[in-house]
Amino acid sequence: MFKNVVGLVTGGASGLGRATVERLVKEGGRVVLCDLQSSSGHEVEKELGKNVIFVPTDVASENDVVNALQVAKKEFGQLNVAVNCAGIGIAFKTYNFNKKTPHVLQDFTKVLMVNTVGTFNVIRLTAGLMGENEPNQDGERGVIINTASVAAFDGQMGQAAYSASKGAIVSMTLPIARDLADQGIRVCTIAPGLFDTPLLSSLPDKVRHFLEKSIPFPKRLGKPDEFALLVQSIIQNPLLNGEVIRLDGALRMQP
Ligand SMILES: NC(=O)C1=CN([C@@H]2O[C@H](COP(=O)(O)OP(=O)(O)OC[C@H]3O[C@@H](n4cnc5c(N)ncnc54)[C@H](O)[C@@H]3O)[C@@H](O)[C@H]2O)C=CC1
Ligand SMILES: C[C@]12CCC(=O)C=C1CC[C@@H]1[C@@H]2[C@@H](O)C[C@@]2(C)[C@H]1CC[C@]2(O)C(=O)C=O
Repeated sequence: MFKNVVGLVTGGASGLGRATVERLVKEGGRVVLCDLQSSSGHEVEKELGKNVIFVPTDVASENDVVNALQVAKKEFGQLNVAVNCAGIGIAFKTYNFNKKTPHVLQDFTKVLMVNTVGTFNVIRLTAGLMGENEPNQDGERGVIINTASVAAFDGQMGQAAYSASKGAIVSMTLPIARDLADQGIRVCTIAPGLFDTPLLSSLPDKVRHFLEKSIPFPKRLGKPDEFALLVQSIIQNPLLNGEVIRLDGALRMQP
């Protein structure tokens, strides 16, 4: 299915990103896996074989992303798909009235730096390399897929930074799709609900059951491969562009 597809997946060493790398490779694609040096990138690379190259990358660094793109070009000859999964979260209220302390400003900017600036950094640099591709019969040169969150729409208490960072990804999807349309590069964003990744699997069973019960249907955490399956569908469907798709079993987060 993805025999001639070369993908770049950020946050590819864990959770939703890792599932995406696995699916692209299973379908015949080759992948540059971008994640932090401290991640499990080397282990994943070893496990998945020669069609995956791990390139230690901080998504917020111009040099790191340029380097990852050079590896894609040198080793695989091109880049057709970029999937932005790298992300971090924190939980602090805007003002802690017990401790009489405001949200630390650097914590807020750090989350925006990784989630929003990092995503945009990858998009802007990737677009240049994709623009070099020969267009297919539909005039398409590439597909870029971002990861927001349902917290972009119904952010909970303590999620000002996280929701702002993901809301920005939602908001920039359409203008970037418009910016890149003339080159035949599509841009979509997935807004996941609650997925069974290391973040949630470390929660006590009681909390996980509570979270599962809050989802209308199916009443369970999403499987990372269900995220990867939507990535695959977006790549395959040439009409999907400029769209944000919630993947959440109809979940609406409570305050
Ligand atoms: N798991 C869930 O329920 C949901 C996750 N999301 C979003 O999906 C994305 C993936 O989440 P998970 O797989 O659950 O998380 P995860 O923590 O399992 O994976 C995130 C990966 O991003 C990497 N990363 C962090 N900062 C980075 C940086 N500066 N540069 C490069 N890589 C960096 C981490 O090393 C890690 O491998 C995140 O953007 C998250 O906000 C959104 C909604 C729900
Ligand atoms: C904060 C939550 C929900 C309450 C709880 O007991 C434990 C949690 C830790 C993981 C959080 C939970 C929820 O806010 C949704 C997110 C933020 C989750 C981590 C990823 C998450 O599913 C997401 O990004 C949703 O948009």
